[in-house]
Amino acid sequence: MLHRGAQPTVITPIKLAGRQARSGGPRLGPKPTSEAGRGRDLSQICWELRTRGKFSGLANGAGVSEAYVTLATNDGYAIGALVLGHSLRSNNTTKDLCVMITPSVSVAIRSMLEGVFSKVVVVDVLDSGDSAHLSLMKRPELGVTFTKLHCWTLTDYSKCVFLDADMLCVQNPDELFSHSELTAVCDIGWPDCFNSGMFVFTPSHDTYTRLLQHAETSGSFDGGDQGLLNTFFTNWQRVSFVFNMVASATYTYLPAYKQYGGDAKLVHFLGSMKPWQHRYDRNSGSVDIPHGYHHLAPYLNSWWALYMKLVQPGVPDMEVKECLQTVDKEEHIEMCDSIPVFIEEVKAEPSVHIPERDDTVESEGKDRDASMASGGSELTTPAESELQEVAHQLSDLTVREESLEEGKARWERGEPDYLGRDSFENIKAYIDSKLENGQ
Ligand SMILES: O=c1ccn([C@@H]2O[C@H](COP(=O)(O)OP(=O)(O)O[C@H]3O[C@H](CO)[C@@H](O)[C@H](O)[C@H]3O)[C@@H](O)[C@H]2O)c(=O)[nH]1
Ligand SMILES: [Mn+2]
Repeated sequence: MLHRGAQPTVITPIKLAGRQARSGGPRLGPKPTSEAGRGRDLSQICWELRTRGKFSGLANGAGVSEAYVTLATNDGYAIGALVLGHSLRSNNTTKDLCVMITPSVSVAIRSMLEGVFSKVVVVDVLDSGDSAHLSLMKRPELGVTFTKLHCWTLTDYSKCVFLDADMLCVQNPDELFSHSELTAVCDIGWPDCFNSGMFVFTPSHDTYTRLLQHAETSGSFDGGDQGLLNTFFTNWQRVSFVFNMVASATYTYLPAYKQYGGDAKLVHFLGSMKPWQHRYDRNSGSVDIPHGYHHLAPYLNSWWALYMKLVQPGVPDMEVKECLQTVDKEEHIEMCDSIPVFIEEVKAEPSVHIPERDDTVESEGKDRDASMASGGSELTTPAESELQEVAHQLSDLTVREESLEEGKARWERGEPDYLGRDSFENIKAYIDSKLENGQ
């Protein structure tokens, strides 16, 4: 990625999905490879994407636009971003969703990202003329770090919350936007530092430039963005751990998890093993939890449940599936040995809430026209219909009364209901009750 020489690669928009192209509106050109494309800056491109995108914060009439921003430099992290985006929408966020990607993300996955995110912005740190490139030449190890820093150039937004692509939203975290730059959560390794998986920031070209200068002069003490950002934003403000709950921490301090874990809003799969790298058994609907990862089981299962319902159906049969591991029942799956008992004493409540979609936002797009032209309902676009269908399936899962015996038998048949009675909330409630009883 860092060895393309002096190619005039710039931050470029991706081609919009066919729906927008068919709508008759002006089309964005292809990725600029000539001089013509070099003059366009990111804010201009974002403006174009916003005014033509499917979702738009401005369309809500707020006058200002706030967004969650994430980053993916390959298909694995892009799958993470898709699940994150769905989990935010499922929890009824009122904010825009923006994802920054690099050209190495496959075209098929880009198109899926367009279905979930208001803006898909292609960034390339190899821009031959800008300061990021100059700094990179001196400090090539900061490549991905610089890609993350591009979020400060999203100046169409008045305020943003950056989220790592390896995070999952389990409750609405929109209150984060009442905080100012830089707000974050303590790192679990060195709590004087903040963890850079989630931070509230204000896009600004000036801040971006100063960050690059800081990177060049001071570098990053850990080689990544966290080490850089912590020495730049020394007066950061702390918010609760529930806004960046590192999943592994639940294991190290179980009583605190018992006390506060139910308030978690954003779960972070920090570390080398990401959710999409775990093995998943399609038949049993459970994740193969490796030794040492059992405490992550409820979150991994929630992540995979969301992935299987809302993302996997759209993933094409292509190389991207290599970054996901699914297995058939015949293969040996080592289950978390304590999970099957959770089927007892659980309440039926979904862990994933499919929102009523905001018609005001949707009406900005031309999807409605396409839907009506094809005989669809006046009030639903194809995407909305799809979501409503999923919502129905989910509600079917949860309204059905099931006896304890039936639930147990279903589990033993290898058919856990991770979106219903075997959901994360219910599993956690079970853990809580056991802890309360001192078991
Ligand atoms: O090849 C990569 C690597 C990272 N990312 C993006 O950068 C984020 C950070 O990387 P990640 O693998 O999630 O790092 P963590 O395991 O979370 O480790 C910590 O250390 C990183 C480097 O300082 C910080 O970026 C993280 O926020 C911090 O939690 C990811 O979520 C992605 O959004 C990519 O797109 N491609
Ligand atoms: Mn992370």
